[in-house]
Amino acid sequence: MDKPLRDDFRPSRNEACFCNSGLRFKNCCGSSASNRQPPYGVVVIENFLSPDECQALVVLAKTLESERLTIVDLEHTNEDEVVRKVDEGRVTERVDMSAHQSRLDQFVKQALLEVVEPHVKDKVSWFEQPQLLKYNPGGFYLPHADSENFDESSQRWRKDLDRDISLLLYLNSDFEGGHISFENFGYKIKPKAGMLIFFPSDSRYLHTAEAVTEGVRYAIVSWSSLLSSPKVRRSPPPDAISLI
Ligand SMILES: O=C(O)CCC(=O)C(=O)O
Ligand SMILES: [Fe+2]
Repeated sequence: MDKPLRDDFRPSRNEACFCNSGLRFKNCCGSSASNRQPPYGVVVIENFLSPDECQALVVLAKTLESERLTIVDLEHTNEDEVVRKVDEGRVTERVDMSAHQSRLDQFVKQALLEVVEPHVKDKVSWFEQPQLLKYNPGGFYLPHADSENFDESSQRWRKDLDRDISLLLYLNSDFEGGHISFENFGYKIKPKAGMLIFFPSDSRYLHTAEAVTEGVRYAIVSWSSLLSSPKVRRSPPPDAISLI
């Protein structure tokens, strides 16, 4: 299967902004003004979830088990055994929502149908099973792209996963630190309870969940594949939820 490659996105401050506004990058998506808008492609919607909906999920999450997220350890995985390891770039727990998964699925589906599809003018083929993330004090996620990995040999980004849109629903505000930042645009925002954020999953939109310094930060995350985008894998992830 074709795995498209993308050049590293390094706009210079003086060049024409990639969003075709006609402005320079430094005065547009790369602005350093304190009252700037999110860069092109990043959509922030406050109060998408009501305070009651957020509160109910946080109260529930506090009664449930959570475990540190791990990744597949390719060095030690063989045909008989898949070995997982903690990811040094990510100190995040996942709340075990198994008995309540449909509540997360509903919220994400609603966001995709009501907001994301009209915005991107496309249909979502499927979305990956939403996860409820929990960042304790000290928790973070270093800069990463959700769909692409940097290929050292070609010095370009390779699309490895069929993710086009990354979506976050934030459930609480009572923590310190924990901004989400988009390094290529010098843009960061403090999540608030009820806030919906979505953006393209590719490496232009490299992002970081900055360390939480006080309190606990809760977020729902899911990734969607759009109908019009060519697929790089043979099939959707096994837990994906189809929308077509
Ligand atoms: O927690 C966040 O704000 C971002 C999480 C994230 O980027 C991810 O799970 O891929
Ligand atoms: Fe991410």
